[in-house]
Amino acid sequence: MQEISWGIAPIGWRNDDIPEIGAENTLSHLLSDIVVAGFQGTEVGGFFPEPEVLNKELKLRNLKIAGQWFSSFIIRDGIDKAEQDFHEHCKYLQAVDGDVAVVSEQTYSIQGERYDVFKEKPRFTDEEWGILCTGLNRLGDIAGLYNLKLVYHHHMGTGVQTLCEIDRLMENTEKKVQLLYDTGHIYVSDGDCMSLLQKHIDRIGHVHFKDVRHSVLEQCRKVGKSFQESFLAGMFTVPGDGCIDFVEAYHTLLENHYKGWIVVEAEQDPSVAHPLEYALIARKYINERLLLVQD
Ligand SMILES: O=C1C[C@@H](O)[C@H](O)[C@@H](O)C1=O
Ligand SMILES: [Co+2]
Repeated sequence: MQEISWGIAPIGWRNDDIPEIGAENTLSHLLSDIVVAGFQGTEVGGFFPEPEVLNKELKLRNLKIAGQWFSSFIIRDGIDKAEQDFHEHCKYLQAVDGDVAVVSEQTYSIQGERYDVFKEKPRFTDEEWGILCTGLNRLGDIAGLYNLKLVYHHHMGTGVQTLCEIDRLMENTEKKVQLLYDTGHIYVSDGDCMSLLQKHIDRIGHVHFKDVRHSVLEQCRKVGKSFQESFLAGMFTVPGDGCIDFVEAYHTLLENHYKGWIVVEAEQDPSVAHPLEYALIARKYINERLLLVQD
């Protein structure tokens, strides 16, 4: 793998958490838009087909799969059940030649619920933290069997959201549990995305570049919107269109010899934010501000 591969997630076209939005966007449409926008790959969306069909569509466009989201319920269902489900997940990822298994613990998550995501996030007990970290170490071993990296996705509205919670997760898991650094989630949670990057740079195995519209964030916080209401209101956008300084984050990754994917990921309502238009905005920003490519 080259040092850094650039991808864009299907979430701007279709959203697994709200399947009705963007339902008209087919796999061919999405993949062809990704080629037009000049990205090298994507992540697996919930509507993606079986490996043989997907592999053919990817090959025709010279695209690659970076990884796929896995909702773990280690605390709710126990480690053995999570292991069984994770094996299936890894088999699929291996069959589509993916690199990372993106894990997010969804026990008590409110990311799909109508609660105020700014005030009502869950918190794990000490006992639950112990179960979660033990379970993640076990899933890390399983990922290794399939030649995959397990990367943990900190997420708004979950028990692993703030920098303090991420610190605890990193301290109590082994190196086989790496971290997915999502700029948008940590910015919305803590108002800063550099502290996490600097603190855990050695454990970062995957990156989501998600930008935030600060004024929309503040409005959503003020009225106590849920996670879904917030992104439908336009809280997230592509890099270069919001308030995050990706130059600083990108240089920190380079200075620390980060190798792997950087995936642009901006959930918006595709009927409001044209997915290809926003993919092109992201690519232009990456070329001009991060890669310093001249037209
Ligand atoms: O990586 C992600 C996957 C989505 O399912 C999630 O809700 C989104 O916010 C995200 O960052
Ligand atoms: Co993400």
